[in-house]
Amino acid sequence: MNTAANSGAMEQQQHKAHRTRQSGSSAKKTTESDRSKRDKKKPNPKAFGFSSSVKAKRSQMRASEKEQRRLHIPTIDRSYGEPPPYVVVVQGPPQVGKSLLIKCLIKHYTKHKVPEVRGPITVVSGKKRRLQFVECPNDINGMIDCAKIADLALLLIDASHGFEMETFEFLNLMQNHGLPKFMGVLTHLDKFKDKKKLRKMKQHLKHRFWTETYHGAKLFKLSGLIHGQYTKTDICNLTKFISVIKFPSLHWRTSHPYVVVDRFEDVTPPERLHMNNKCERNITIYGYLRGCNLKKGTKVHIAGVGDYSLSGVTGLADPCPLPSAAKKKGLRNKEKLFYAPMSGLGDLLYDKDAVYININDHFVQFSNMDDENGKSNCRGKAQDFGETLVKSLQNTKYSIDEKLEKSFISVFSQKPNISSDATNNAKYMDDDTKYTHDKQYQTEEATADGLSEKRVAVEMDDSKCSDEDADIKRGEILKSVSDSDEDSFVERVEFNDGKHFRKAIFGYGVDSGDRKDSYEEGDDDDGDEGEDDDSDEGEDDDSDEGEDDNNYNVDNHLSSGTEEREDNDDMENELKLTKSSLRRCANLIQLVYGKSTSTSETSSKEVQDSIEGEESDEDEFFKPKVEGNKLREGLDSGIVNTDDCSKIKSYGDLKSWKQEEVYESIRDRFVTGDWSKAAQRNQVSKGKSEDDDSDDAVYGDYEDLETGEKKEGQRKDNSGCEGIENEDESAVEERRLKKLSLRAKFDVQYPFVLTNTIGMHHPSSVDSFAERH
Ligand SMILES: Nc1nc2c(ncn2[C@@H]2O[C@H](COP(=O)(O)OP(=O)(O)OP(=O)(O)O)[C@@H](O)[C@H]2O)c(=O)[nH]1
Repeated sequence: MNTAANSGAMEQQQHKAHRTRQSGSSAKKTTESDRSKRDKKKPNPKAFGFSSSVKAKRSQMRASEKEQRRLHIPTIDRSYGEPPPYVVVVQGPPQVGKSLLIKCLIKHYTKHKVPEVRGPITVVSGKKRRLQFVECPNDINGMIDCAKIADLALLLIDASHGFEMETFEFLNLMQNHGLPKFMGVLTHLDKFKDKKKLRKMKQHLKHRFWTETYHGAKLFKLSGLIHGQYTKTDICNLTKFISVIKFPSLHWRTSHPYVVVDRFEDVTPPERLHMNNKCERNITIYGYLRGCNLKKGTKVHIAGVGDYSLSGVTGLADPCPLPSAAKKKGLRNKEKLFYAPMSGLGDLLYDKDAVYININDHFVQFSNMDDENGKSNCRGKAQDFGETLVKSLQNTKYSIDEKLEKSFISVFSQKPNISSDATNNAKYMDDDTKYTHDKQYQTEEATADGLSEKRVAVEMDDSKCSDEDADIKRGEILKSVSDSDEDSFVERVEFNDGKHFRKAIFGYGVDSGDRKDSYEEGDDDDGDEGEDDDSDEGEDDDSDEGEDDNNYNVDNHLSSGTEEREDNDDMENELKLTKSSLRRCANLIQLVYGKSTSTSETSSKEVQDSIEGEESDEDEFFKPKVEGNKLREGLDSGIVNTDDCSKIKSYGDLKSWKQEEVYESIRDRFVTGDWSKAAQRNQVSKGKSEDDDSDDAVYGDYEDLETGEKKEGQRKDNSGCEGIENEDESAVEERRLKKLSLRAKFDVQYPFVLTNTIGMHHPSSVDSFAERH
């Protein structure tokens, strides 16, 4: 019974109907009944009527405005296929964070880190959108180029500095090129510690930006850095803003073809380059073609290079294609492509004429083995040549640049200290270049020679000059200078590797502590100066020491220069000057003729010895010797022909060749002259210069060689110059004729010998030679 009753109740029960769909595809599926219901339901006619005339006018105006806004000139869409990537230019003043923002955006889109931002970087940012990021250079030409190609410009503004000129310049340039879309991005907001100040600054910057652009222009804020990167939330929000921007097509751009080059290669045949390094090159440039079509032979302008004609255009496969039109939402990881050939991203790096393949370090690392281990591992096998090379590279401590910096050029294969000494001395002697700053020179001379007053003055001037020059050079980056006094504290802001260095500098660029130390060192050194004078040649040219010495010498003489000047008298200075000049002569001989020139070495030694002796003795004794003997010793040692010796000659002793007498005196010494007269004149002059022993010695030897047996007799004759002058003319004539006959006879026998002899010997010697035969 019960069951029957129950079944009857269930039959009567009515199920509640499903709610009708208001949206979605099923909502569109309307049934017949629904449609009839809707038709019956008529809108309330009073609901949309005008209650007031003002309201009616306003609504009409709005409607017409909307209609007007929709209307635009129809544009011809010449593009076909996939649209090229949109160019996003990141622009801003230096150090604002352009590279960092691009890196963070790339990281967000592709999950890859870009080591360095170079050239355009293309990424797939959505199903139907690709973006090409370009960092705008900070020069006007770069800004113009970027303003021409930008579809979107991110104007980075350093909030801690406020607006800078670059932003306004770029805005202006963009206005002149059709004003693409742009967005302001504030960075360095984390530098504001006070929240109130931060808010005020944001407001101020926003309104300033609006004044410059238009009311309501977007100004994005990057709150700060975490682990040296912009926060993920900031970057994510920024990418959302970028993704919704609609890029209007600018008329000029759509009607002109243009390519943003993301890679180029020099494809000039190597033989042509080998033949002529400056030949016309063939360059292949790669990039997405925008605007309209480009064909062969079109004249193109390459920004910053010039106008050229295209020799060919080829369509290539897209290096960064859009994802396939799958129905899936968002991008798969595989589809998150990027293309950055110039940034060295990925495993390939395209250079001008080469492609580099990056291989991770751990694949190519050679273990640095000890020699013993290496031997044991080799097990008799000869080491591969390439492997040895790589290992030798591993062992190098310093790079070539560093080595070059430390090295110095030695022209001759002599001891390094000799060459350096010579160069230093040469520098010292050259009056015109006496202000040349030479650390080695200062070191050696300061430690060994003792500082003469003249030299001290030179060094002081030198140091001052160099520091002042350096300051002038750094003028552009000198930000705050408290006082111009020497002792005042100077703050200098330096930019190095993109970082600010605030240096505290005292006086002439030397720390006060250093200076204090230097005084002490300087005193010690002064004490040593007199004790070992010879140590200069033995000591090494340690560059570090040189620098220290340089500093303390300068400072020392800045502080106690007057005292030293009192101590050193003029005599001592002259002696030291002479000493250095003579040593210079000796060293030059060593340089030119090598060690084999024993005479020069001995002479230089003698000179040094003599000077050391001189220093120990009283001053007066050496004063005349400096003037007189200096030259003579140079002559004796055979170094009169060296260039620098001419500088120490006393020019007063030289004959004036403008005087007729003087040049008449040598007229007969030439081939065209009368040699017999010259011989006589020579003898006369020899007789006159008899009183000078050294000259006599030189010419005496010469005569001995030529005259042979007549040496003594001639000497006797020569000793009395009057004897020759008073000689009977007939006897002379007779002798001359005799000589001529002898010469003619000799000519017949040995013509070639005589000509050679004429070239080699003095006329008088020819006569005597003829006599002998
Ligand atoms: N505190 C702070 N530092 C930032 C911010 N943005 C960038 N930096 C730092 O500023 C420095 C310069 O950043 P870059 O990305 O090299 O700047 P840039 O504009 O590319 O520099 P240039 O290419 O030389 O013009 C880096 O050390 C960044 O870490 C920021 O919002 N806050």
